[in-house]
Amino acid sequence: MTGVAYGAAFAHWRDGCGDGWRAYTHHAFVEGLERGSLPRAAFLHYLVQDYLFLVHFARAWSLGVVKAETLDEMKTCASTVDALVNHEMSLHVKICAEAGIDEATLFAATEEIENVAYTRYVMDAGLQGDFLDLMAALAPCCFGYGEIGARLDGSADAQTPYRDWIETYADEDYQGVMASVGQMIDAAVLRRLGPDFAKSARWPALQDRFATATRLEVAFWDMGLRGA
Ligand SMILES: Cc1ncc(CO)c(N)n1
Repeated sequence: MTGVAYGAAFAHWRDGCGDGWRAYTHHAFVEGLERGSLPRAAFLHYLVQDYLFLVHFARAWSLGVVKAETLDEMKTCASTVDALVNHEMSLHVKICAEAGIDEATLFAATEEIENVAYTRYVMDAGLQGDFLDLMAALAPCCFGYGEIGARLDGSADAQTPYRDWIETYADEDYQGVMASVGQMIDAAVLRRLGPDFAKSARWPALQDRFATATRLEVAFWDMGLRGA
């Protein structure tokens, strides 16, 4: 566990995942980024898939605007869509361009099944359920990369070629968006479930959504390691 705090709901969900959270945030792929030992081909394979992931992830955050009940929820969801499509994806476009992969090729790439499973699971959580179901499924992506970025910023090998990736997530812009997402989710949980939210009848189902999305993150790293 790191010192990054993204709110009370997240802390409950993370601790309710048991070893699953560590399997995600300390995955061999993450260690490869940290030490610089990750093969470039595996990184690029992951990055192309992650570009496609972010396209669908932005769609899911846009569904948050649709399912929101307050203007504050709408604002946070809209800012997150902006951060994804106008900022985070620039990293993918830049690194892939340097490797000779242009953006049209990225957009048209074939999705790996782990990518399809994850992104459509999140979208379905939001379509079938309400705003909280959607947030529980979106939370591991946001806060996991936030934790990884913050940790690796201090621990990564000075020689790692993945410094630009690490900095994207350690950056105060990304961390700032994640802090506001954490506050918004806490307020959304309080509004719908009350202060004893973790004892509410709905909590186990939300915990299950978070745990499933966390397992899908592990599968996404596995897919990256497997390579093209
Ligand atoms: C698979 C995955 N999870 C989370 C993030 C963070 O946005 C990302 N870029 N990719």
